[in-house]
Amino acid sequence: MSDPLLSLRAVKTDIAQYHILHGVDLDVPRGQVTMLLGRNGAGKTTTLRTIIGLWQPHSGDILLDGENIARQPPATIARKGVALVPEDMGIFANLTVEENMTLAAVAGPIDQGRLDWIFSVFPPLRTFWKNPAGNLSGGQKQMLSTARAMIEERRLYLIDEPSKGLAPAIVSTLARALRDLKLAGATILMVEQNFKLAKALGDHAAVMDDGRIIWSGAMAELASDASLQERLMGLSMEHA
Ligand SMILES: Nc1ncnc2c1ncn2[C@@H]1O[C@H](COP(=O)(O)OP(=O)(O)OP(=O)(O)O)[C@@H](O)[C@H]1O
Repeated sequence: MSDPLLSLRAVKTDIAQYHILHGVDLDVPRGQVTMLLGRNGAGKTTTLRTIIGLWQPHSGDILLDGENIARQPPATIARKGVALVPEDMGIFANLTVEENMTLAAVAGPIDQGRLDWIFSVFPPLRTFWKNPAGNLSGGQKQMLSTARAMIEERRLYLIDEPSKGLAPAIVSTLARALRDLKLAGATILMVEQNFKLAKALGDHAAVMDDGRIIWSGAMAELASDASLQERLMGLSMEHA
């Protein structure tokens, strides 16, 4: 792969006494969407958290545009333009939607053009702008969490299972927003168990098992090969 934005080289992460990542090698090409797939417990969330510094790898390199960011604190990595949409959404329930968005805009005041774009893809955020985020529905909270990452142009978006537990109509709304982000040229590394969404958005796929990348290649290649899916993930994308 030519000149990836992000490269992980032999990244090993322990959580307490447990070895979770056993040497992750992963390239994330710039301006494209890479799907991180794999069985439950394979280490996908741990990989995203390690990239942004919430877990410190005990060895290996994480190169962002050639700079080694491994073992830097999360705030430093975030300031370099890496945003995480966490699995548990990570919004401030007692703050309004507006306050949540204002805090997410770390480079300065919110850009009105960007906010208008966000309102067009996530209309409930305009409706509930002055309301506490804790009062939003589950789907609206996911919209807010995603919008907090989108409020500024980031170098890299890390998105952890955005469709988890959401109704199909909300998943479609999220899919449209993420497609917009992709069309704007964003570099995205995304964990997603909803294979329809993964197939629709992904350019590349990397499959994890037991703390390692066991396959990487074009999403279209994985999506068209049921026996490969079965071998790598123990299930087929058509029937998941
Ligand atoms: N805080 C923690 N303490 C101990 N073990 C943990 C912790 N967080 C994750 N693990 C373990 O690390 C392994 C990888 O978890 P991780 O959440 O990265 O997997 P995943 O591929 O994202 O799975 P899922 O799809 O279930 O979220 C699992 O065995 C999990 O039990």
